Amino acid sequence: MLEVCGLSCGYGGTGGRVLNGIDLDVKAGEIVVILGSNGAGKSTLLRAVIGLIRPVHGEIRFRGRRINEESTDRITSMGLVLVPENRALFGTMSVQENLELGGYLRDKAEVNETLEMVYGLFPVLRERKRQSAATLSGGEQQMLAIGRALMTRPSLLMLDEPSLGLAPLVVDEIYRTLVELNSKRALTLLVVEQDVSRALDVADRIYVMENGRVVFRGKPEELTGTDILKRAYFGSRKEKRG
Ligand SMILES: Nc1ncnc2c1ncn2[C@@H]1O[C@H](COP(=O)(O)OP(=O)(O)OP(=O)(O)O)[C@@H](O)[C@H]1O
Repeated sequence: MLEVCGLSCGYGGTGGRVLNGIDLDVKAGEIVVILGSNGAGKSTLLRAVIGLIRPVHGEIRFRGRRINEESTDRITSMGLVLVPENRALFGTMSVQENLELGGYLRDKAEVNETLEMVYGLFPVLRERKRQSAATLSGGEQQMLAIGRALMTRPSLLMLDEPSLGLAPLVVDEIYRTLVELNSKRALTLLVVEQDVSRALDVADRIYVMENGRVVFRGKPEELTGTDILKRAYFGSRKEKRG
């Protein structure tokens, strides 16, 4: 479904290279999780896939089609959507208005049907539908960000650290919903996650990134017993201190 081949990119032209030759693929129906320490380049990878940063080298293909030069809007309309780390909600707008904005590419009937689906998945959003997004708790805001992405009816949903800063019970609820969407509604997921045990729990396959490169790809059980995670997390922290 998604193929990333030899992707290199960064910020501010070729001078600021962050990713160096990333190869990654996501097959339809999979849950793929990307792990790696702060600064490894995970968010940069998702931003490049969604068209917010242009590749310097390499190719990104979605459903067989090259999307390197496509706009984020176009990529979203093709069914590939990102829930960014900062959630990017419109704080002064209501929950329902935020959701309706997510459905701007759809006709009214489809928007209403998808709204019902989102409210079914996250009942607390229905209770708060007239409340402004800024007044929601962190967990509710994350649910709203996911709900808004679902309004576009994606086939591949990418999430950047959906558990960041949230209480474990809320994270449980969010992941329960994501796994249900994957199994019952055939939603393919590519998730950047800091919580290693959560990743090992839900992932069909895992990628570990370190300093802009992929240092491991495989099934969760292939990671256990290796020191890849220790190196990826603590190795780079040591480097940073030095
Ligand atoms: N907007 C930006 N402009 C310039 N450099 C950036 C920008 N965003 C990220 N970087 C740099 O790119 C590198 C990779 O950052 P990135 O956010 O992709 O890492 P990450 O693995 O997602 O880490 P985190 O978990 O902290 O989000 C870091 O060195 C970071 O400082």
